[in-house]
Order: sequence, then structure tokens, then C-alpha cells
Amino acid sequence: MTVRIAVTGAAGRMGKTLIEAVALAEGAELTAALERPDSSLIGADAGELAGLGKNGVAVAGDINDVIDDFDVLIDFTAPVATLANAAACAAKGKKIVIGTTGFTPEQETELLANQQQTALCKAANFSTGVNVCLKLLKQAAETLGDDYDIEIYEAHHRHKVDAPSGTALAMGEAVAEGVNRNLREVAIYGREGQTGARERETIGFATVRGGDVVGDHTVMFMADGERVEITHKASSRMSFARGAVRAATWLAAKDSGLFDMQDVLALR
Ligand SMILES: NC(=O)C1=CN([C@@H]2O[C@H](COP(=O)(O)OP(=O)(O)OC[C@H]3O[C@@H](n4cnc5c(N)ncnc54)[C@H](OP(=O)(O)O)[C@@H]3O)[C@@H](O)[C@H]2O)C=CC1
Ligand SMILES: O=C(O)C1=N[C@H](C(=O)O)C[C@H](O)C1
Repeated sequence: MTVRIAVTGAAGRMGKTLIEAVALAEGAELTAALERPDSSLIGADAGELAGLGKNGVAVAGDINDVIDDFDVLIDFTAPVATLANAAACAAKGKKIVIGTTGFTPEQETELLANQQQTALCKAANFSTGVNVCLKLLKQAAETLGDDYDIEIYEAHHRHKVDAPSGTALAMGEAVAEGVNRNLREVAIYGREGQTGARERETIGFATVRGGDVVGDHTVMFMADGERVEITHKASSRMSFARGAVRAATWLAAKDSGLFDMQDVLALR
């Protein structure tokens, strides 16, 4: 069965890469593409937009105009847009793969309510490498335990609008679970001035933004006499896009519920 896929934010960094990833994937076909209703790109050919040559899919500005044309929507845009798209998909039982990051806790709750009506797969990072790291991080935290100070570093390109990255937060959740801590209670998002000595329970985050960095993440476990570092470096957005298309073809067989990339890769 060929899964019919729509891509939102079609002119964005991830949107263009997703259009290419769908074209390269077996068992998937691009049947719709979306941009803002007031975009000058409405009506443009999605294949040309992604630098692939014409594919006959015209960019639409309203999800309801193309809602019957796809099985799964892949959405890597911004929280407000994703919330609207998820509601439109749920109303029609269309499945959705969500890569957008930077939701507030209230937006997360609103988004996840859609799982009653349809299937959602949401992940802060769809690369296989990061998802293997998440598994390793939980295991490392469980074994190293409270003797090790945990700090998380992430770097991204100058255009990124949310911080820390969704991936850094997911890594924080994985290690916090491993050491039985609640991330919300122990996270430190930056340090300045007379901070005092480090409190053992805390999990610190450091954010760097600049240039064209696709996405670097390092989690450090630091003790007296040794340090363990688990690092992932993305050098191409295709690593995320390939994973998202894999998630879309996997999700097509589900009726409803909330899933993530750990489910897709059977890592749970
Ligand atoms: N989960 C994962 O594996 C990954 C997640 N991401 C996340 O994906 C998201 C997008 O990243 P990226 O592609 O770099 O960002 P871009 O800014 O390049 O692309 C975002 C696209 O969404 C569109 N968009 C934004 N807001 C709206 C809106 N309110 N209504 C309609 N369209 C909108 C933008 O249009 P316009 O330009 O007109 O604003 C643009 O086309 C981010 O949240 C990022 O963190 C990124 C990589 C991997
Ligand atoms: O905005 C990006 O570019 C990325 N965002 C995701 C995140 O916030 O973790 C994933 C990836 O690191 C790239």
C-alpha cells in the first residue's frame, strides 16, 4: 500500500527536505503540500520548491482544501500552526507526524487531546541516532546514578527560535527518569553571576546558536576522576526527514493514540 503524504511548511528548511525524503521513500507518495494562506508560494509546484523538478503537487494555503487528498500529514512548522493542523486532522481522522518543537505545557496538553480521534506520532527528533542515544542515556543515568553531575549542551543554527532544543529537553527527561528525578524540579536553564556551588540534584542546560549548525547534542556525566559524554551530531536534515517519513508509513496502520519515534523503532 502506498501511503499518501502531505507536508506542511513546505518552503521551510525541514519542509523542503521532507518533500525530498518522501520522493526517495518506498511506499510513500507526496499528494499535498501546504504553506501559509498568504504565502506568495501558493500554487507553486512542491517538487520545484524542493529543487527536485516538477512533481505536479501544487502548494495549498488551507488544509481543508486538501484534507481528502492525504492519509498522513507531516508537520514541522511552529506550535500555533501545528495546533491548528492537528485539530483539522483529528476532525477528519487524518493521522499526523509532528516534528515541531517549542510548545508550552498548555499547548502540549491541547495537542495531545487529539489522540482520542486520530493517531499522532510526535518526537523532538526523528533521527535514528538520537533515538538510540535516548535509550543509552536512560541506561547510563540508571547505572551511574547520583554520583555523577549531569549537564546537557546543545548547538543549533542562527535561525532556531526555541531553546533549549526539543531534543535537549527529551535527553533531560531520559536522564532524569534514569535517576528518578522530576526534570521540572531540577532543571537549570543557564547560569550567571554568583550562582553558588553546583547542587548535586540539578541537571544543567547550555545553549549555543550560530551559523549553519544542523544540531549538536552532548550529555555529560561528571564525577571525581572521570567523565562520560554521549554525543550526537547531525550533519544533514535528511536524518530527521527520513525518520519522519518512516514514522508516517508506520503510523498509517494505527487507528488512534499517541506514539513517538521510540515506538516506530521498537526501542521501548
Ligand atoms: N523533530 C525533529 O526531528 C526536528 C524538528 N525540527 C523543528 O521543526 C520546526 C521547523 O523547523 P525549520 O524547518 O528549521 O523551520 P523553518 O522556519 O525553516 O520552517 C518552518 C515553516 O513553517 C511555516 N510556518 C511557521 N509558522 C506558521 C504558521 N503560523 N502558519 C503556517 N505556516 C507556518 C514557515 O513559514 P514562514 O517562513 O512563512 O514563517 C516555514 O515554511 C521547528 O520547530 C524545529 O525545531 C527541526 C528539525 C528536526
Ligand atoms: O530547529 C532545528 O533545526 C532542530 N530542532 C529540533 C530540536 O529542537 O531538538 C531537532 C534538531 O535538533 C534540529
